[in-house]
Amino acid sequence: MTLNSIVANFQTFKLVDLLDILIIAFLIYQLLGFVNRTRAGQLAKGALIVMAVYLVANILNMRTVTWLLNSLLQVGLLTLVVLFQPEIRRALERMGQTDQWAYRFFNKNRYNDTSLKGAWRSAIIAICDAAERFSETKTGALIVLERNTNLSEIVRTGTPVNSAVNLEVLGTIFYEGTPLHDGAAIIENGRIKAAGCVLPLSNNLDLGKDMGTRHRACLGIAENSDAIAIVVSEETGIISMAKNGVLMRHFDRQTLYTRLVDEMIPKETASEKSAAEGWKARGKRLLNWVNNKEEDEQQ
Ligand SMILES: Nc1ncnc2c1ncn2[C@@H]1O[C@H](COP(=O)(O)OP(=O)(O)OP(=O)(O)O)[C@@H](O)[C@H]1O
Repeated sequence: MTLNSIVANFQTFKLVDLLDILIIAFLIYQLLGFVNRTRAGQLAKGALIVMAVYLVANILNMRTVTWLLNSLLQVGLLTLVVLFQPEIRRALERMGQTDQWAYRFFNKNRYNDTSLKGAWRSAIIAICDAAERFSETKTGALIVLERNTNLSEIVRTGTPVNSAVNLEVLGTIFYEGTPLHDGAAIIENGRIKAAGCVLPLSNNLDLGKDMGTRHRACLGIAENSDAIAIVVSEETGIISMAKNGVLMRHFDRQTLYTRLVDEMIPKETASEKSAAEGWKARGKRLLNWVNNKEEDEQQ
C-alpha cells in the first residue's frame, strides 16, 4: 500500500466509516468482556487455542492435524452457539438494560472497586460473626462472595434478597426450617443479592467421604468462577473456604477474617498511596497557610 493510496483512503473517509469503526470496537470490547467474565468464557478461550493450532498447522502444511481440526471447526460454530445458548440469550436480554451498559463501561473490575471497600469490610465482619455462630450451633451454611465472574446465572436460581449483610439476616436465611436455608447466599458488591441459590457441583474425586453436596457445591462454584465460597458443616461445624477449585478447611473467626480481607479488599497500589498522601500533604500545607494568615492578621 503506497502513501498515496493511504492518503486517498483518508480523503474518502466519511462520518459513517467512523461510526462503523466505533460499532466494531464496541462489539470487540463487549466480546472480550464476555469472554473474561462468564463461565462460558473459559470455553471460548479453549476454542481460541484450537483455532490458533489450526492456523499454525495450516501454515506448516500438517495435513492430518489440519484435516482433523477442519472437520472439528466445521461443526465448531454450531457447537459454540449450542453450548453458549444460555449466555448468548442473557447477553441479548441485557443489551436492552441501559443501566447495565453504563455499569459495564465504568466498572471494569467490580470487586476491585475501591468505593466498595467499606461495604465489603462490614460484610466480611458480619460473615465471620455468622460463620462462628453457625459453627458453634452446627448450622449448615453456604455463602458465595462474587468477584469478577458474573454470577447472575446462579442468582437467577434463587430468591432475590438485596439486603445489607448482617448477622441477623444471615442467621435468618440459614435458620433451619426457613425456605431459604437450602442452597447458597450470594454476596455481590458487599450486599446479599440472593439466597437459596443452586450451585454447580464439583466432580472432584479427592473430596473426603465426610463431605457431601454442600461441600461439593462450595467447591463447584470455586471451580467454575473466581468467586470465594464459604461453607459451614451442619455435621461437624467446620468452617471451610473454596477458591480457584481448592477447598481449604478448619478456619476460625480470625483466620477467616484475615483471609477474606486479603481476598476481597484490594490493597492500595503504591501510586494510589502516594497520590492519596500527596493530597493529604497538600491539604495540610493549605491548612497551615490559612492558620498562619489568620495569626498574621490578628497581630
Ligand atoms: N447444588 C447445590 N447448591 C447449593 N446448595 C446445595 C446444593 N446441593 C446441596 N446443597 C445444600 O447442601 C445441603 C445438603 O448437605 P449435605 O449434608 O449433603 O452436604 P455436606 O457437605 O455433608 O454438608 P454438612 O457437613 O453440612 O452435612 C442441602 O440441604 C442444601 O442446602
